[in-house]
Amino acid sequence: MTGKTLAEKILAEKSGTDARAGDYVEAAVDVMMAHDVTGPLAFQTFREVTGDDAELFAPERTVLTIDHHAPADGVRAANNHNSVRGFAEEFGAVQYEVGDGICHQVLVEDGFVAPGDLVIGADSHSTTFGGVGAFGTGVGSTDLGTAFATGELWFRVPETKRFEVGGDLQDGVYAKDLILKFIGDVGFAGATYDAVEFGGEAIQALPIHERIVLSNMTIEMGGKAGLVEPDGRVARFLAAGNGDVRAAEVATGLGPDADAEYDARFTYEGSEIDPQVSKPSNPENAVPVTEVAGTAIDQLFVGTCTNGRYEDIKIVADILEGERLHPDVRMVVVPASKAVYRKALEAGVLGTLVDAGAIFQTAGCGPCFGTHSGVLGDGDVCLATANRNFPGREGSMESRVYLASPATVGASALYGEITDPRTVETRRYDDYRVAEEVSS
Ligand SMILES: CC(C)[C@H](C(=O)O)[C@@H](O)C(=O)O
Ligand code: SF4
Repeated sequence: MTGKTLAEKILAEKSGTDARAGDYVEAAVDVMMAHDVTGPLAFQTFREVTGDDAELFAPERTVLTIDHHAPADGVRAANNHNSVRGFAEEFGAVQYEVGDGICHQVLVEDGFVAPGDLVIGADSHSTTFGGVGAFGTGVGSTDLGTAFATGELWFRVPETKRFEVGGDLQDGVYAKDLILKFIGDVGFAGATYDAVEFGGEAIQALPIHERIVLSNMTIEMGGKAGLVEPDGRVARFLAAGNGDVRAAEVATGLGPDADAEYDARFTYEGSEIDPQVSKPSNPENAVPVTEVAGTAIDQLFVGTCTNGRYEDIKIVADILEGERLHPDVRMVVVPASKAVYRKALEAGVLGTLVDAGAIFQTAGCGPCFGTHSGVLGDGDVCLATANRNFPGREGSMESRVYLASPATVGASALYGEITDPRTVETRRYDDYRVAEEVSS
């Protein structure tokens, strides 16, 4: 018998079976998450399957956020918020409020997720949790509503595709560039229902906030989960900030077996990867930044569960320090969580950005999926640190969204056109201490 991939190991542990690719298993779920858009339908399913004796299987591991339309952008959103609040109160689920932040961010920050966990969320970017070595995956509201009651869900154990990056990355190249390149290479559906494993020297050298970017965008190649091999860095990250929620017992020994069977392997040399930009209107349209340099832009968007963390905002602020945005552009900055907001405030980053001409908004999803806080009009061109650029994603069907790293967005803000970040000074931030500052 050959060895196991990381995904097979986690699903084996959670299902108490051998769990090989292709097997169907019933697995115990560690954390269940829904938000203001997907929660209400999950609540309805939960009530239908439980009837009068309704009880959450694990209220302390059932987490609800209000982040997608936060603050409410209309009566419907406000009613959904109240539905989340009412459910949390009635059944004792953990609930986050408007302004606390994006579901994926707060779950990681507050230590709900550890290596080896199985996490399901009614949101497609629940693959994010692979950044700390968990099998995270998006599920529908009805699956989630059932799991709320049973603490279990069925899975087909996925095949695994492995991406390895050796050597060192160039200055100005970040995890965002790697994942855009991978998606560009395999295509938007290139890893459909596969687990994706990320490894190799250059990836193990990435700080946690960058590993999260790889896992977060795995869904943009169709991935079921996107796992970065957990190591001592994850252990230190969790030990620094999650004591309130869960003891920092971390499975640092968790990794794929050397003889694990992969569906495909892709290997890269870090120094050969250039900063990438995904052109409208699909994340798979990734090209080296040099191919689109000079493209005029109207709006810059810094935020989302992909690149709305403190370090991302700090990179942009460093580039804009003492400068002004190019007069032809506007910049919307939306921190991924309240902790990120506070850290940006305390570190002076918020002031730098406001002085440069940017606006800073309530922590949450912001204009990412086109409903509020900076949506685009007809003909607008946006360069965003986001994860999706489908037609109409950030507003008008006639707008166009390019995706890039925070460094590329910061450099482009200076010139009003897409700019290679290697032409300005950029830094890499290794620390990730926001978790200590979360008050909830
Ligand atoms: C609203 C929600 C269901 C959706 C998702 O699942 O991804 C959103 O977060 C998105 O990014 O498009
Ligand atoms: S920030 Fe964007 S991609 Fe992330 S959960 Fe919110 S809407 Fe979805």
